[in-house]
Amino acid sequence: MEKAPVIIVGAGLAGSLMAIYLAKKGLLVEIFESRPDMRATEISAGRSINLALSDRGILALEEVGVIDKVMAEAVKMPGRMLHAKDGALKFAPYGKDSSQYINSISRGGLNQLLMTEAESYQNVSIHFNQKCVDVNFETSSIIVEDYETQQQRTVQGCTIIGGDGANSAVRNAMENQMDGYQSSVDWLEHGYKELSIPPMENATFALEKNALHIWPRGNYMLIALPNADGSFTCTLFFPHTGPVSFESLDTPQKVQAFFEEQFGDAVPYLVNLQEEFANNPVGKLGTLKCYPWIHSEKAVLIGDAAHAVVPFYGQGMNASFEDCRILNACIDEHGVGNWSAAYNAYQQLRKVNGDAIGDLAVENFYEMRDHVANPIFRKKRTLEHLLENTYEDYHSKYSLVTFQPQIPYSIAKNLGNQQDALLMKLCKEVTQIEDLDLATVYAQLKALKDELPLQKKFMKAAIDEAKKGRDAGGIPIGSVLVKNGEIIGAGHNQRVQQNDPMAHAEIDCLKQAGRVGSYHDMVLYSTLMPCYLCAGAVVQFGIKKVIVGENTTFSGAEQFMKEHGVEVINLNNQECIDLMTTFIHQHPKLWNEDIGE
Ligand SMILES: NC(=O)C1=CN([C@@H]2O[C@H](COP(=O)(O)OP(=O)(O)OC[C@H]3O[C@@H](n4cnc5c(N)ncnc54)[C@H](OP(=O)(O)O)[C@@H]3O)[C@@H](O)[C@H]2O)C=CC1
Ligand SMILES: Nc1ccccc1C(=O)C[C@H](N)C(=O)O
Repeated sequence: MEKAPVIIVGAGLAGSLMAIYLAKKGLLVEIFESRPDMRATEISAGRSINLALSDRGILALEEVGVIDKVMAEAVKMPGRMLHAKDGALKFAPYGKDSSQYINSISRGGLNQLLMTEAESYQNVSIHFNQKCVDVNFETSSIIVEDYETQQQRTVQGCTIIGGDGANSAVRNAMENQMDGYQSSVDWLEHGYKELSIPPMENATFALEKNALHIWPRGNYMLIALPNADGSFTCTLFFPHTGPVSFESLDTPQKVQAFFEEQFGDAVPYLVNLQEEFANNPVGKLGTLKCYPWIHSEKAVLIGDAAHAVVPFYGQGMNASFEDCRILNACIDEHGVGNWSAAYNAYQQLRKVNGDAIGDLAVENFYEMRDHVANPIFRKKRTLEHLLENTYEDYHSKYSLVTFQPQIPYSIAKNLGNQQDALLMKLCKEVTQIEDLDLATVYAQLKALKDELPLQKKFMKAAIDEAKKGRDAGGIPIGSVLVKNGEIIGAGHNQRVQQNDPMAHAEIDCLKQAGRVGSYHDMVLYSTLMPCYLCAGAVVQFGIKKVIVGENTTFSGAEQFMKEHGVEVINLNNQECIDLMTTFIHQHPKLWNEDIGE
């Protein structure tokens, strides 16, 4: 057993849950948290969006045995309550029936519960007002600064877990100390402001209790999530600047007029609107992606430190809890102390899924603020409910993400988006869903699902091609051409080997396939998003479907292909990302030459 403690930086949701998992193994755990203890100090209100706990988070909370305590504080939300401008209400269920729901819960309450639970283990201690300011990966130690005395000291651990949120000091230290570290933040042009609806008399609810309320208004929206005490936490998601924005609502009169016009039925209940609008800060919303998430056996990132996401899928906490569950399983599999193997396994399993939920969350913003009010989208949701209630093994994209924790986010994203594209197309073609033959629709959906293992197999063949190129000193990009479930051509980038600037992987693959007649029913696989040269060939030859391993290291000509009617599917394959990341790091000049930079 390790003598030095496992250091966890951050006692947020992820850090506290991870501490419980490790405490159960008998490990000594020391948590360092920059904030004061929120159970003893009033925390600043006004900047916390309510959480929606769903099956992935529940699975982890069940595993550590705290689910009953958590659920006692939660309010069930089996669907969205959509508020039209004229006050008309429409309830849209999330799942196939009321047995599928998400749970509204306050961040502060849940965090306090998890901290108390962690501290109930003798081997866990939380040190508050202790901010991590740097990490020494060589010695597995951190430097912490005391908030009151501003004194710094070094704390020695056996390994370090960064659960310190979106502005993680552990991640910053990795970025400063590791060569080629990648991290990016995509900021939305929207920000958010918290508002509230207090309880009515006798703690009753001003609006329907069991729903997530949305006032979708195209480019922006107001939402309200219920709390157990009868209140609602509301959040306005709104552009920072522009003609209708936080910047433009610069007087109490403008705020009042805007709310009355757009959210008229909510105004009587938003009793502190003026005060809250003036005093609550505007929060920023961004998606953070970074790589690697680990530093050998010395450190690992969990939760927002690894993948801060925008809140629109209600999955940020669920994803963070899933990180803890999977990291715990990896530690069990490789044995306590074998941190390097456990961290590597965790990163392999989680990185693509962290990225996928980041993308899904942005997509759900458009759905919530806009699509939910669109008649074709509503028709599609009705069709999905019909399918879910008729066929046990069909799950809508929303269900895949929210209610199917055994399906990784990356697969939920890939399959869910393909299902959505098909169903939207079918719903556009008919005036009412009764005009569709349900069995035929189901068969088409099933074919999409059955294709997933084949996609994996063909991508593996493309990766094998990429490795051939790498092993011959070339650029590790591979491609295969598939017709009727058979590979009819395979190739890899040979630019270096053949001293030929045109010998990109997809071109090599098409050449190897030879003259094959019409390409209309063929699928081109590539380990990397095609560049304009290869995308040009795709469009020129009329290839209708392209499946890529990744677009993280190179964004390529995805939009160009889509604009020309090509279906582009990104598998977010970690092995493909690793191949290119290593190559670009080792041979930056060679790569820049390939893409003409
Ligand atoms: N509903 C909401 O408004 C929010 C929800 N969440 C949810 O929680 C999920 C999991 O979050 P999690 O990953 O735990 O992150 P959190 O932000 O919840 O927790 C991280 C904790 O670490 C603290 N911290 C930050 N930097 C340091 C440092 N250098 N040294 C010591 N402590 C530090 C943070 O304090 P501080 O906060 O002061 O930086 C915070 O208390 C998210 O995915 C999201 O869904 C997270 C944040 C907001
Ligand atoms: N908790 C949230 C906070 C902010 C914005 C959205 C949520 C959601 O949970 C959205 C829900 N999953 C939905 O799709 O309707």
